[in-house]
Amino acid sequence: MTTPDFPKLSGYTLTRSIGRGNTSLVFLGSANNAPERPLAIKVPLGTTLANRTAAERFGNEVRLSLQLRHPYLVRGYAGTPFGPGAYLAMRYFPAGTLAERLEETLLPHDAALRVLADVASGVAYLHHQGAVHQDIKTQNVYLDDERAALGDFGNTYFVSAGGNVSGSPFYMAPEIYHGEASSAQSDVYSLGVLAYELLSGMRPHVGNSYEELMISHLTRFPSPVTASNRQVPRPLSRLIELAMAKKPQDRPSSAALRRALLEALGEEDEQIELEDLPENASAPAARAIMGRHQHLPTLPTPRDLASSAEPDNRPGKPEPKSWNPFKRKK
Ligand SMILES: Nc1ncnc2c1ncn2[C@@H]1O[C@H](COP(=O)(O)OP(=O)(O)OP(=O)(O)O)[C@@H](O)[C@H]1O
Repeated sequence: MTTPDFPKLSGYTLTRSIGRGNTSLVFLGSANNAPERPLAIKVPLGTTLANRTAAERFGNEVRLSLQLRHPYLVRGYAGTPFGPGAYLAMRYFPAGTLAERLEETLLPHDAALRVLADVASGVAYLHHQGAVHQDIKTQNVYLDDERAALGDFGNTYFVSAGGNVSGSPFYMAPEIYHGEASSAQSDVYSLGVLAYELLSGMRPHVGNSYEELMISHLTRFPSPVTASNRQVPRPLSRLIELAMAKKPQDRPSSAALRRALLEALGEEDEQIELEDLPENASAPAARAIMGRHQHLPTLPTPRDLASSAEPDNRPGKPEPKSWNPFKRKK
């Protein structure tokens, strides 16, 4: 039974509150016709719906969460982007966010590399689709069994369609502070900051105000990650340094960062060919090599949740034999 204080959402039961952001409330719940599958259900605040920009951002998150298919991007299962019944039902991450985890303890070295490789993998997939995330930070990385997925696509846009520039001051690239357009390379900068933070245990740029942070990002060069963590291989340390280059054109690609992180983990770079690209993706090529995804033609309903024969493709779970939407590149 739905608790009286909780929002009424037809087709779902909300069991408890698991989070509150600036624009939404998040509940643990399930679809009534698939009660065994826990879901994180995000419902916008009234103030979000009343504000056009905030409402559009929520709608953007719903649409992209349902559209993007990658094991290291938070997956949306069903939702309504706009209006009083707006919501997003998505994969539930019992371990919460990376930010919450870091409040308790630092990640051991290999766990940090694993989380970074997963996030870089999700970002490289986004970039290959022609999208820019714009808000890579510990608060938007979700954890499950030491694997990670990047979420919160409210500010994500496809380069072909354009979008408003945004970001979070600790992770924001110099060009954004300058008021210039964001790009995949500004995501790479944020990824570099995240990598530095996880591997060294320190933020590369700190400050007590927006201005102090801006000055640091624009003028200071943090010491290499290897200075505080000798376990980090030099080539990776150098790449992280380059990812935080002041000029976007001096930064490596997200795919190069992903490769270096996998190499540091002693793992082979899995070259996977994608056969179906999401409908609205402005992908530059018909084939990608970034990860697994599945085509999703329309917004699913709670009914679809119950009837869907979709496999559990959570990271670390073995793939069912009957489902193999990708081929390995020879
Ligand atoms: N899929 C999920 N699984 C588990 N917990 C989640 C999930 N999504 C969100 N949460 C929890 O809910 C909190 C609020 O979510 P989130 O930060 O996305 O809210 P928001 O209002 O959309 O964000 P913002 O403050 O950027 O507007 C998160 O910090 C996290 O603790």
